[in-house]
Amino acid sequence: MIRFEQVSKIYSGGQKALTDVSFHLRKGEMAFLTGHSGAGKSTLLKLITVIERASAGRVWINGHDIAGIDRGHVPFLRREIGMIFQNHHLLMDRSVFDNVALPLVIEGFSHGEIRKRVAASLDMVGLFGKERHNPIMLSGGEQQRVGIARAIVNKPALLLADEPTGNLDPKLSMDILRLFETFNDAGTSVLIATHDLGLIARMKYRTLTLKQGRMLGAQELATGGEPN
Ligand SMILES: Nc1ncnc2c1ncn2[C@@H]1O[C@H](COP(=O)(O)OP(=O)(O)OP(=O)(O)O)[C@@H](O)[C@H]1O
Repeated sequence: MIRFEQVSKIYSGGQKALTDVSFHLRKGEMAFLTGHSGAGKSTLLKLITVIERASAGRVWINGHDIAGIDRGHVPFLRREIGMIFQNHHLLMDRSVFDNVALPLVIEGFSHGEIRKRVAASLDMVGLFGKERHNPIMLSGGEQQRVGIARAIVNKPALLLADEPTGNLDPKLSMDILRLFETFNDAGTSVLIATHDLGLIARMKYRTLTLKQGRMLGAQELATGGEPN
């Protein structure tokens, strides 16, 4: 689902963020991405979503080689990816329904389909019945769930989360992780960037660790076959 081969990223100011990073997240796998502040976690996620581009090396997402992907194809790639942020980037003056519906509105889905899919997503994250609320009326944990519902509403093959539990207490953090597990059980690949080593220790998933832009430990590289 995600394959990096000797990927480096140097920002235009000369800041080295990633050096020779290679790893493979298989289809249907869930894993953590960890490392100290500045280790390169957000940069790695930005390369996957083509917010930034690699300076060297190759990146495949769901079988697409995205090294030279042109601008016109980026929105198609992003449809396959659900992105969850620490501060969830919700529109506070719009309803929960409008926030979750946004990706479908952009894609031009019919009203009927939007209603159906938003209801299903809110149900999955335990927010059924809160469509008409504004996010400001919800708790931090509920707001994070709205962000998750928005990320899954167009049924992406891959979920990326950047510090999704950063503002939540341990109980709520665990609830959010369990939610990711249910999506993973349904076949979605999940990569979660987090500082929260306590949370990682309580789960059984593979951990990819970045240190000063380099990937530590067992790096899994392709030994033949089609990248997926
Ligand atoms: N747009 C940018 N321009 C220049 N340098 C950048 C940019 N974004 C990140 N960096 C640098 O790249 C390195 C990696 O940053 P990145 O944000 O990927 O780390 P991180 O592991 O996500 O950190 P944190 O956990 O604090 O969010 C840092 O040295 C950072 O200062």
